[in-house]
Amino acid sequence: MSIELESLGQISISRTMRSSGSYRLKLLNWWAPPNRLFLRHKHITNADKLPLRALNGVNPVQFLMDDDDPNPNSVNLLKETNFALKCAKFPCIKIGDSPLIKLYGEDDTILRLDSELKHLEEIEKVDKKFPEPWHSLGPTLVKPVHQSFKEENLVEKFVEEPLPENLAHWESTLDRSLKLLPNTTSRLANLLEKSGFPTIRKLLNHFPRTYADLQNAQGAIEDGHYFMFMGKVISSKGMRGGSQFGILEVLVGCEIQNIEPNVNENKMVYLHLKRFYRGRRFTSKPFLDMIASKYKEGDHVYVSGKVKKMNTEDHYEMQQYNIDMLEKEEQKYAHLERKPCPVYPSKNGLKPNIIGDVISRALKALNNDIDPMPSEVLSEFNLLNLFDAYLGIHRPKTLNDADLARRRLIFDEFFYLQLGRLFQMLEALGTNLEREELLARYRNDKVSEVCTSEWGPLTRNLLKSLPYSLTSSQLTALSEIILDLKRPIPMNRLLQGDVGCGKTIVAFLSCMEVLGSGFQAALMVPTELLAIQHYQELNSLLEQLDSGTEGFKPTIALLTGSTSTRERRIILKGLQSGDISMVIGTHSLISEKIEFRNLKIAVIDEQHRFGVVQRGRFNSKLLSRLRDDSMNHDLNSDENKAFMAPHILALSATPIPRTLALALYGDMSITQITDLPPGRQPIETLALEGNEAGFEKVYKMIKDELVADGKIYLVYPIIEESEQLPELHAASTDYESISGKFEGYNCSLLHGRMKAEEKEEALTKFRDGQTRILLATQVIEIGVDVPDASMMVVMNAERFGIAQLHQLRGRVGRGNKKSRCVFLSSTSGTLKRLKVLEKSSDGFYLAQADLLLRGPGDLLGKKQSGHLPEFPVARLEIDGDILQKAHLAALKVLSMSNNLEKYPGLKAELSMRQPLCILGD
Ligand SMILES: Nc1ncnc2c1ncn2[C@@H]1O[C@H](COP(=O)(O)OP(=O)(O)OP(=O)(O)O)[C@@H](O)[C@H]1O
Repeated sequence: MSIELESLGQISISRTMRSSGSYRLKLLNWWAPPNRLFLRHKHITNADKLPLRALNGVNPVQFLMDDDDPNPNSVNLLKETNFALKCAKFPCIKIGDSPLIKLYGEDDTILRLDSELKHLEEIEKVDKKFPEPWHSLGPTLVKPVHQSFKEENLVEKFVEEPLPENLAHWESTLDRSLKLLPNTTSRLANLLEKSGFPTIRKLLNHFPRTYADLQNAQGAIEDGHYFMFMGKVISSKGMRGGSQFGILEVLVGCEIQNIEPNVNENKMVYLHLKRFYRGRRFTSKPFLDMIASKYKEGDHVYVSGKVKKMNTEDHYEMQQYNIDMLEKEEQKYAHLERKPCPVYPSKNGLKPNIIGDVISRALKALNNDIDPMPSEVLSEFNLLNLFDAYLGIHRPKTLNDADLARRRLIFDEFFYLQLGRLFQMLEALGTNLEREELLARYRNDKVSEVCTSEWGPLTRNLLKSLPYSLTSSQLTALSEIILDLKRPIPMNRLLQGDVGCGKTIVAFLSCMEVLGSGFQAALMVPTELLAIQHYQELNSLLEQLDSGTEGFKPTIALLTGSTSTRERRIILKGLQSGDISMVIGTHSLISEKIEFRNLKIAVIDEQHRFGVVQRGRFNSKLLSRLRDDSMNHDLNSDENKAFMAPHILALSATPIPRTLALALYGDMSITQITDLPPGRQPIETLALEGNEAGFEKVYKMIKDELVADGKIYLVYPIIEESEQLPELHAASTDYESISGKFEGYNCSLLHGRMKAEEKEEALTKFRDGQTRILLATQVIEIGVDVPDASMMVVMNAERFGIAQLHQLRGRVGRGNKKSRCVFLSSTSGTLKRLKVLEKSSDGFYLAQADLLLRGPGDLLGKKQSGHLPEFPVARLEIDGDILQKAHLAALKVLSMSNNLEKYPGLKAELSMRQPLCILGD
C-alpha cells in the first residue's frame, strides 16, 4: 500500500508502508535548473512513532540528501513539522526553522516542473532486506540505573524518546547485528559490517584513541591535536570550489588564555572551519547561500576538532570538526559537562564521526543488564558494571570516568584468560573433591612456616649433607612444593627465580621427597649439556649422603638423544620395573615411549623453552591413566596414589615479572625465589663500544684475569664469520687469534654444531681448569654452572636482548670470587641500551625494564611466546595489578561454581572469547 502525503509544487513526498509496519519515506526529486538536485529516499522505521518530521536546527538539505547520515542529531532531534505550512512560498522552501532555501536563481522559469513531477512521482518498492522492526526484539526499555555515573543527556533521551524495544537478553544483546539498531539503514549496517563491526560488541569495543578536552584549548595549541573551543562566529561563507564542489567556510574567533610568560591578557585565535560538499549539485548559489546562512556573525558556538596551523599566526584550519550553537548561558555549562569528548580512530576507511555516532546510538539501545559478571565479583573487586564501563569509555564525564571504565575493560581481558585457563585445568580433574582441593590450594598459595621435620628422611639427609645451607626463600619454596606433594591431587607449580639463585637444588630435594617414599621422578631440561651437568651434580651429591638413610640410595639414569640404543633399552626397562628411581634427560623424555612404574613428579627445567604444548603432553600422557573409568575413586587409596597424574614442577630462570608469569601460566601456582645465596659478590659490569680502543681495554682485562687465575667466557653471536653480517664476531673464526694472543693459556670452543661428547669435553676441560678461555655461542646461556668462572666478554652484545644478556652474565659470579662482565657493542648508538645492565643486576628489574621497552612478546623471544595472549586494551607492562585481581576473581568464581553452571553468562562469554577451549557442553 502506498499513500501520497503531500505534493508541494516541485516536491513530492511519498510513503510506502509494509505489512510488517515499517515505513519508507521517499522524498522525490526536485528540479533546480541548471543543476538537478536529487533528494534521495530515507528509511524510517517505526514511522508511526516518527510521523513525517523535519529537522530542528539541522541543515535540512544536508539531512534530506544524506540518506545514510548516521548522525544521531539528524534523527533524534527530529520534530514534527507540517510541511504544507512551512513550505508556504514557491519557489522557495522553508523546513522547520531553517532559512529560506531558494530553489531557483532569480530568472529561472518553472514551466517544465509540472510535467517533470508527474514522471517522478513514482512509489519506490520497499527493500526486501529491510530489517525487522526493533520492537520484535524484547520488552520496552526501562530507564537504566547507573551505579557510578550518569550521562544525563542519554538518560533523558531514553525517557523522552524511548527506543521502543529492548533487546531480549543480555547474552545476545552485544552479539546482535548492528542491522537491528534503530534508525540504521541496511546500507549503513553493511558498511559497518564491511569495516569490521558486525555486532554491537565489536562496535563498542572500538575505543576512543584519546579524549579531547575543553581545557586543552587553554594551553598551547599543537598542530594536529584535538581541541575544543568556545567562540563567536565572525563570518560564514558558501563558495563554489570549481564546478565540482561547494565549500562552507565559517570563521570563528575564540579568546583563550595566553600562555606566554608575564602576559595577563587573553589572546584571540581564529578557526577556519571548512566543510566540502562534493558534487555539482552543491555548487548552486541557493544551496551555498543556505549553508552559509546557518551561522550568523556574533553567534556563540562551541567547536571541537583537529587543528592545523595556517601560515598566519594564531589562525588554524579545521576540516574535521563539530560545531554547536550556544544560545543561552546555561548551554555553555551543559557543554562543559559533556567533557571530555572521545576521539575515535577510523577503521577500514570508515570515518571517526560516523563510528562515534553509531556508538552513541548503540549505547542508547543497550540495557544496563548486559554484564555477565556476578555481582559478588563486581562489589568485591570494586568494578564498574559493563554497561557503565561502555558508557564511561565512550561518553565519560571526566577523564577519571574513562580511566575507571578502562580498568574494568582490562579486567575483563585478563579475567576471561585466567578463567579459561583455570577452567580447563579443573575440567581435566575427575572429581569435585579434587577440584575443591585444587582451588583451596590456589587460594592459599603461601605456606606460613617451614617444617623440615615433616619432610621425608632422604630429603632431610640430602639437605644435611649439602656444603651450604638453603636460603630462606629456597626453604619456603621447598616447603610449598613438599606440601603440594603430600596432597592427593597433582601439583602444577612454577618455580621462578633469578639466574644462579639455586633453583636446581630445590628441584633435586623435591624429587628426593618422592623417591624416599618409593615413587619415581623425572627431570626434563632443554639441552643435553644441562642434562649431563645435572646428572653429574646430583650423583655427586648422593655420593656424599650418609649411609644412614635406611639403606636407600636412589638410582639415577641419564637419557638424551646421544644415549646408545642398548643403554636406552636398559633405562626404559628400569623405569618400567621401578629399578630406576629417577631419570634426567632432554625432551626425549616426552617423545620416547617411556613407561614409568610410578612416576610422582616431573620437573621441567626452563619451562618457557618447552611451551605449554609440551608441558601438556607430558601431563596428559600420564593423566590418561588416572582417567581410566575402572579406577577406584577413593583419592587416598594406595592404588590411586600409585596411578595419580604426576605433579608438575616447572622451573624458570627467566625472572619474568609476576604479572607476565600469571598471564602466561595462569593455571599454575607460582613460587618465587627472591634472594641469592650468601657470599655472592656483585658482578662488575662494563658496557663498551667494540672499537679498537675498546678491544685493547678488554684484552688487557682478560690478561689480568688470567694472571689472577681466573676463567673466562668469550661469548659470540655466531659460529662462523658471515659475508652478510661482516660486523659480527664469530666464535670459530676468533679461536685461532685468541689462542695466539693469550699464548700459554689454553682455549676451547663450544657451540651448537658440535657433537654432544665434544661439547661435554669442552665444558669439562673448562670446569677442571685445563682450559682457561672458553669461546662459546649462546649455548652456554642456560644453566651452565662453573662456579669459579670469573669473567665474561660478550661480543656484539646488542644482538642479544637485555634479559638474555642478564642470563649470560649469570654464568659468572656463581661462587665467592669477584667477577667481571664486559658487553661490547658494535656501535656507539647501540651502547646506550646496554648501559642499563651496568646499573642493575636484579633480573626482575631488568625484565621489567625490558618488558617496558619491548613488550611482552619480545621479551620471551618470538619462538617462546607463541602462546602469549594478545590484549587489545591492557598493557601487561603497566596493568599488572589488574591482572592479579582478575586472577583472584577467576578463582573466586570457580570456587563458587567450578563448572560455571551457576553462571551461564560467564560460560557463554568464555566460549565466545576463547573458541578453542573446550567448555563441556
Ligand atoms: N643456598 C646456597 N648457598 C650457597 N650456594 C648455593 C646455594 N644454593 C645453590 N647454590 C649454588 O649456586 C650455584 C647456582 O645454583 P643453581 O645452578 O641451582 O642456580 P639456578 O637457579 O638453577 O641458576 P640458573 O638459572 O643459572 O640455572 C650452584 O653452584 C649451586 O651449588
